[in-house]
Amino acid sequence: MQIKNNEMNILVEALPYLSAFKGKTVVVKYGGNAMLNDDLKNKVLEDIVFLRCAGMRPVVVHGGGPEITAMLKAAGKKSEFISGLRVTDKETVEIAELALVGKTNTDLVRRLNMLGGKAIGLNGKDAKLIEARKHLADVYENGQVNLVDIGFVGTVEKVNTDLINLLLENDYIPVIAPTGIGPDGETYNINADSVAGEVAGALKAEKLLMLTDVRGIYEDHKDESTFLSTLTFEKAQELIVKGSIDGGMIPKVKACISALSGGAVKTHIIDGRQEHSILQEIFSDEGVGTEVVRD
Ligand SMILES: Nc1ncnc2c1ncn2[C@@H]1O[C@H](COP(=O)(O)OP(=O)(O)O)[C@@H](O)[C@H]1O
Ligand SMILES: CC(=O)N[C@@H](CCC(=O)OP(=O)(O)O)C(=O)O
Repeated sequence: MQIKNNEMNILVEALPYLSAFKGKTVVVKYGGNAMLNDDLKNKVLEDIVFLRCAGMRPVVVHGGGPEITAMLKAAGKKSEFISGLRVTDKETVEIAELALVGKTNTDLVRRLNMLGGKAIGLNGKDAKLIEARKHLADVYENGQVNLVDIGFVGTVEKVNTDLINLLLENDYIPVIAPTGIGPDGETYNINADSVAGEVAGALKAEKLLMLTDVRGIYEDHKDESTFLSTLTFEKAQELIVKGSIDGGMIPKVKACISALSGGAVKTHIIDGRQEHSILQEIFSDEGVGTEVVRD
């Protein structure tokens, strides 16, 4: 392959961004519906390998909700969600771990390595990477909030960043499955968006990029003309209470808020269905998607 003369400009135009982002940590949350198509999957992973080759420090946190649902179905189990979180009994947490760690994580690692990256798979139990405790779901009823036990679902207590930093310093791409280890060694199933937010905050990442299956946040998500290129904490809270941001978008917005509160510099919700959206976000002044910013 040869880069044509008229394409050289693109490389030169990227120069200021390459130099600004060299050595910077970029956490990419990849999952859900943006991960279902194989061709698109490779495009997303190419972008991640590109970042590493350009001297950035990408870290991948992945989901795999649809994969867990499919494996549960094959085992004759129904999936039930409360406040966007999977109700996770003992058998479900075992199947979720098989899907996330055994299937999705190894598949992403294999693909990244075939594309020239040095990817290494991790989950919350590796060197106690993600210490977790039981999470109780918030359920709103008649204006009151009730806390509901949904089984082996965890909240991140602590991210042990030493292992991640050790790998980044040695040019590896850490690929993290969203499981956690409890104080008694129990396994927790954790929402991947929350893990990404906590990891980005703990690493003080330059950017958290949350890939999803829409352009970004809409003030009214039935009306594309209400797309928001920036969203403050205050506005996010208002839209969540009003119900304009709902379902799977809530943990994404909350992850951005927790990342910024933890020390991450910038957070963006971008369209994972659009080819090379990661590169477009990093290598342009305008960016793509919705940036979540402090008030
Ligand atoms: N205000 C909003 N703006 C955009 N999307 C929203 C909004 N509120 C809810 N959504 C929904 O959130 C979905 C993304 O969440 P989810 O399906 O869990 O993501 P993923 O599968 O990418 O992890 C979108 O497809 C959209 O239907
Ligand atoms: C507690 C909880 O709900 N955990 C999620 C973990 C996977 C996930 O978050 O995957 P996506 O990013 O693909 O949605 C689940 O069981 O589906």
